[in-house]
Amino acid sequence: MKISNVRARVFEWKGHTVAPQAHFCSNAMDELWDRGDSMGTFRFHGWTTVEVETDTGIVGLGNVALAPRIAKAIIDQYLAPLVIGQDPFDYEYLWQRMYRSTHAWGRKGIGMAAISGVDIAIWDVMGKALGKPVFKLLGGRTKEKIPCYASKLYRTDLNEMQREAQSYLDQGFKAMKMRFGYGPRDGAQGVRENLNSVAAVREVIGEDIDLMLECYMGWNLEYAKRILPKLERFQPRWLEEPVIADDIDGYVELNKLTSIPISGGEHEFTHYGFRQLLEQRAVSVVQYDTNRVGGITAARKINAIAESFSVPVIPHAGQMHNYHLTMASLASPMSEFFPVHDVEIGNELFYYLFKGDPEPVDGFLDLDDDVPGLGLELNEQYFDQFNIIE
Ligand SMILES: O=C(O)[C@H](O)[C@H](O)[C@@H](O)CO
Ligand SMILES: [Mg+2]
Repeated sequence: MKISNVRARVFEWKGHTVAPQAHFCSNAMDELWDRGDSMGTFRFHGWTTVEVETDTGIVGLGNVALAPRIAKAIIDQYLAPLVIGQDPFDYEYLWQRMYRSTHAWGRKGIGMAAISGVDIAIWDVMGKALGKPVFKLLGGRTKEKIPCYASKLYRTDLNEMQREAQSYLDQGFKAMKMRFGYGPRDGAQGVRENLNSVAAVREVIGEDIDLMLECYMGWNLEYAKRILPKLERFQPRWLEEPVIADDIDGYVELNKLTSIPISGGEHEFTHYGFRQLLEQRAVSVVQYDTNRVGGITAARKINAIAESFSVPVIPHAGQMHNYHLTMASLASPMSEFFPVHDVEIGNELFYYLFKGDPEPVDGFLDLDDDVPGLGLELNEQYFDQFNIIE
């Protein structure tokens, strides 16, 4: 079997989107004076699909959610020529070929995200060729079902957040993640707003539901050191991305500061990046996204490293390319799940682009032992809601 073609397409959403709101989600842009729609650059309203075709008629499906048009250009110009004509089962060699040939500019960021999309498609090819789900190629079923947490609760009116939290309880979720809306530029009043929002959600869900707190790189070390002790009383399961991804020393200091585990990794790349985070005890939860970090080939190596450090892996986003790794690793106790399909931040686009993603039941997801590959197809039903770039 040889790879005969690689087809990268960009899907840009032109359907309804939820209008941005101020203080919706703290983020890395908040430190800058031009407040505006600070989350604007962190909306995923476009996606790149990657179809790896073989000379035996198999088509593997991968995806990239960052900088879609750039990802497509990288795949078309640099990565496709490296894998066409090759045996997809030589996936380690092909990963190294893509990684090393683009090493000058592609070892992190959009270069590695593009490699991830091709790699995910190659694993889909292998599963389909063998008639096995990808997780059976990675270690098999380590869980009867995958526990998942509802991940939304962006900062809105506190009553609205309480209604939303209650709706996740009603759906059977045993864990949920909320977002902060304030950071260093909002002073003591912003600290109070942040504390009030956590208190409001805790009031609804009680003490027996896991609550995770998302900062999305929107704070800095000084602010985080001030507010973390005030958050301990809410006993969050973790506090996520308090500082920018390059402030690894900041992560290390915060991860030791209080009883609150610090999580991160959705903006880190390759097993080399995670070795650094783990050796420095920078994070207590690893949260790579397989469509960014280096695909399944890199993610499985990170799972092994994390397991040796006894640090759990709970990938960013959920979605099928992550679920297979979570199912196949004892180091991965649960998945993230985006419970709402209205296109807001854009994480939800996955549901319009692909079909096959499992729906949670009572806070659990399951994968099918008998569906080969990733179990995803393109959802042509919504193609008219996208501007498609071939
Ligand atoms: O952890 C997450 O789900 C990500 O940080 C979100 O995708 C991001 O949009 C901020 O909520
Ligand atoms: Mg996050």
